[in-house]
Amino acid sequence: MEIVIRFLQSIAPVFLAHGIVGIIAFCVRLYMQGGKFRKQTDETGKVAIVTGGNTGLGKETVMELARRGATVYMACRSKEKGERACREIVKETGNSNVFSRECDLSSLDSIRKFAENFKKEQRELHILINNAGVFWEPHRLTKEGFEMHLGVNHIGHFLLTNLLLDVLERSAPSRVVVVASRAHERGQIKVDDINSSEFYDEGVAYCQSKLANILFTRELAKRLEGTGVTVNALNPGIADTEIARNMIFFQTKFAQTILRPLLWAMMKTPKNGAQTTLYAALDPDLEKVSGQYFSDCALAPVAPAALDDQMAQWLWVQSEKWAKIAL
Ligand SMILES: NC(=O)C1=CN([C@@H]2O[C@H](COP(=O)(O)OP(=O)(O)OC[C@H]3O[C@@H](n4cnc5c(N)ncnc54)[C@H](OP(=O)(O)O)[C@@H]3O)[C@@H](O)[C@H]2O)C=CC1
Ligand SMILES: CC1=C(/C=C/C(C)=C/C=C/C(C)=C/C=O)C(C)(C)CCC1
Repeated sequence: MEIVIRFLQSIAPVFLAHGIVGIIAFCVRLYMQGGKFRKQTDETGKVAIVTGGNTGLGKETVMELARRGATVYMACRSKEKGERACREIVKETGNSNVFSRECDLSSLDSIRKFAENFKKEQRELHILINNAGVFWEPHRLTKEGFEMHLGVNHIGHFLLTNLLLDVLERSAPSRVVVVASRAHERGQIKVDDINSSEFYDEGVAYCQSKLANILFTRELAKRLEGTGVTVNALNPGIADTEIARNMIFFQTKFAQTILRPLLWAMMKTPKNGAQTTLYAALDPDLEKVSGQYFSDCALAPVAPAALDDQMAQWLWVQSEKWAKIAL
């Protein structure tokens, strides 16, 4: 008996230390989960599109829209991945009005085809969520030769949104939601080397594309004044999704077995990462709010570069040319 007591006494401090670390990690994680969109809304009769809806933040967004009764189109680059996620969402929510359609944002033709087919299927669109995104891509070009971050995160969504504006206006009040990032704060629009062909850095290219997301949001909001269509951008916070898949370091054993558990407490779950998107898309108090930026389900300031109206206009005019939008 004495031996048992001595043994327990010797391991007690280890357990205590682990317990304390565990409790601290748990509290940090709870704190890091950020703002939640708690309002109950009924979205029956509403039609939504979510780009990149097959995984990560997009999938959680589709799941919640479906739970609330909306008809949701997932615009996915992979037919197989899209259909698999769609079946899972239909099964989990019991909402059979969730559809997956092919849309590769790195191909202008694919985007045009998606928009054309969508318009054949639906007359209305109340919520467009520009969520899909690439991060830390090696230097690769889209089908039309744009640097991948700029091409997918900005130009692809620019074309998609413009092609759907007539339906959005017809369905007003309606909303466009742009999933941007705090990374925009480090962004710069390289007017003389927009495709980073002279100098390439994965992080710089991503930050440029996220700044473009916010400039696009603010310019579009101006252009849509009085139409009943609003457009807002947001920062989802750091969430544990597939976003870092291209980082070679992320795939190492060290990152997965040591860093990942260590940083676990600092990251949002995908479900919590989707809360600000849902807030921007659904909160009834935001019906007339446009051209803004949210973080943790609240208004947030943008970096000075994102307030440059001249740059926003320049980017818009160039994007029309890049996306081959007939004026
Ligand atoms: N997670 C985070 O910490 C943060 C995320 N964000 C932003 O949130 C958004 C969602 O990212 P997250 O869910 O984390 O990342 P994931 O990598 O988990 O999901 C990204 C989605 O975008 C899709 N996608 C990528 N390229 C294309 C393309 N060419 N055409 C169509 N769809 C495409 C992916 O499709 P597929 O599965 O086929 O590759 C996937 O569905 C992004 O815009 C990202 O920049 C911003 C800040 C932080
Ligand atoms: C690299 C890496 C991780 C993930 C990092 C992520 C998810 C970064 C996303 C950043 C984004 C997208 C910022 C701005 O938009 C883990 C999982 C902690 C494990 C250790 C290595």
